Amino acid sequence: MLPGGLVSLKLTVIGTGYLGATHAASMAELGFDVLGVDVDKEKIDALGRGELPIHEPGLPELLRKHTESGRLRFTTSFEEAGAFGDVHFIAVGTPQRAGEHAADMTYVDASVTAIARAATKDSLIVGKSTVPVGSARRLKALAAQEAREGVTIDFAWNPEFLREGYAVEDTLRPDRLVIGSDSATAEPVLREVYAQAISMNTPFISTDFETAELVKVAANAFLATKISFINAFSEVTETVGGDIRTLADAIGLDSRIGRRFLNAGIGFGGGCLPKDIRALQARVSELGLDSTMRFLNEVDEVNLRRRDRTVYVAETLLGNLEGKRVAVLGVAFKPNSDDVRDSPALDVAARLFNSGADVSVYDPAANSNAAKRYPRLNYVDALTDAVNEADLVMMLTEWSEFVRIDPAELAELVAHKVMFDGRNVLDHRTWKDAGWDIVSLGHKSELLDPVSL
Ligand SMILES: NC(=O)c1ccc[n+]([C@@H]2O[C@H](COP(=O)([O-])OP(=O)(O)OC[C@H]3O[C@@H](n4cnc5c(N)ncnc54)[C@H](O)[C@@H]3O)[C@@H](O)[C@H]2O)c1
Ligand SMILES: O=c1ccn([C@@H]2O[C@H](COP(=O)(O)OP(=O)(O)O[C@H]3O[C@H](CO)[C@@H](O)[C@H](O)[C@H]3O)[C@@H](O)[C@H]2O)c(=O)[nH]1
Repeated sequence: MLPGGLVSLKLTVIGTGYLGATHAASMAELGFDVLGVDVDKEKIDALGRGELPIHEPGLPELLRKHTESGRLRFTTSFEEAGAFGDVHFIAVGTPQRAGEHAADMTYVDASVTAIARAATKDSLIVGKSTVPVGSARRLKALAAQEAREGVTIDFAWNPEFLREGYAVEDTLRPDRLVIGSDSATAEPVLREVYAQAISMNTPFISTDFETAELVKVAANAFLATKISFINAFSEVTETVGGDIRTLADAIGLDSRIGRRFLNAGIGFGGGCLPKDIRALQARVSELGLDSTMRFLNEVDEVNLRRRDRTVYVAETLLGNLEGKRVAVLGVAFKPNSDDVRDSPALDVAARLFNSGADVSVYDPAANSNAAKRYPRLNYVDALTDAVNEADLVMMLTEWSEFVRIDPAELAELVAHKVMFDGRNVLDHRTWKDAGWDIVSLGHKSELLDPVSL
């Protein structure tokens, strides 16, 4: 039996990346003793010193507070984790498999195996990573098979819906909690873990494994579809005219549709939406349902076409990219994050560089991650350095620092006053009044040819 009483539960969080580091520090904030576990020793050493290796607003403060209080510790030792934890959260990566659409389950399988073998007391393993439907049932059997003699391992799936940039807020005050299990014992333990959110009337959905796994990928597939829906209309308004922002505002006023996730621009990226829609298609195909999620191919294609169109816009505005100075503002996949996984902005910057442009990049947090992927771009530490003598300025990630730019001040620094607003967040009237040519996706421009597909 697990010990009763809220703070007597000891938690481990296995995998301490964007999701795991947030979950570990947030659980410590709720009063639990937490042990973060990772195979990356450098990461564990940094976290143990209270240093966060990623950019996530609010998380450095929580990490420092609880490494200092002693409530939050980090280790690479599964033996230590197995002796310590009553509940083990699995938060390791499930990236796209190289050359395929399917999710790579290697890390999940390895971590479940390792903790099941190491557990020296009855405990509950709770999967949080995003996985193909059917994984939880398989992993539960794997954990039971690997457990030591006399040790019982319960199993639950508890998908995570946090957004980067709001990760702490989303963890402490989630929209909903979803728990999948097939035992009577897992749910009460997770009700104890999440007692604070439950006391704030957070909906708590207790269901089977398959529903819990599918809720997660369904949510991301819906969000991706919403973005590609508005971006498909961008292709139309770029051709016939019209204003994509007004269109989004107007349909968004229908409460059945809603305005959120209808921001047209260079499209979605990150470590979640792109790989999750591909993994979902791969999984349903494996299940013999080849046609069911075929529309997600289109969602993916519309999304990737926005990047092609952005490169085309730069080529057209500059005539020829060779030797032209392009200032790229923002390479993170979204603002308030240093994450460049599948970042549309970084992809575009690299393609312009490969076509001969002289690309200067400034991002408030993502320069160093971007430099690990594309070391040959010219990364600078200030916006003013990036735009110096630029022939074209491209705002590709809508950090507030960029949204607030004064076009008159910027005009003093550039060689040519040409702005590409990749996220449809700038006030075009103000920019035009300051003497700029400003172009964005979703608007017809006399400077560009219509979309042709
Ligand atoms: N990033 C998000 O916003 C977010 C939100 C919800 C769900 N998710 C899902 O959560 C999972 C993790 O995503 P992430 O963005 O945190 O990834 P990440 O790459 O930032 O972190 C994964 C961590 O797991 C560690 N790891 C790998 N193998 C391990 C093992 N055998 N034992 C212990 N640690 C191991 C890695 O070293 C890394 O630190 C993915 O399935 C993702 O789809 C992510
Ligand atoms: O109207 C919009 C909204 C978003 N985006 C882009 O879509 C991507 C994803 O944005 P967002 O969903 O806010 O970021 P993530 O942090 O990746 O969060 C998503 O992926 C996580 C991991 O699965 C989930 O937990 C979250 O609920 C889900 O929103 C980014 O590139 C955004 O720029 C748009 O282009 N237009």
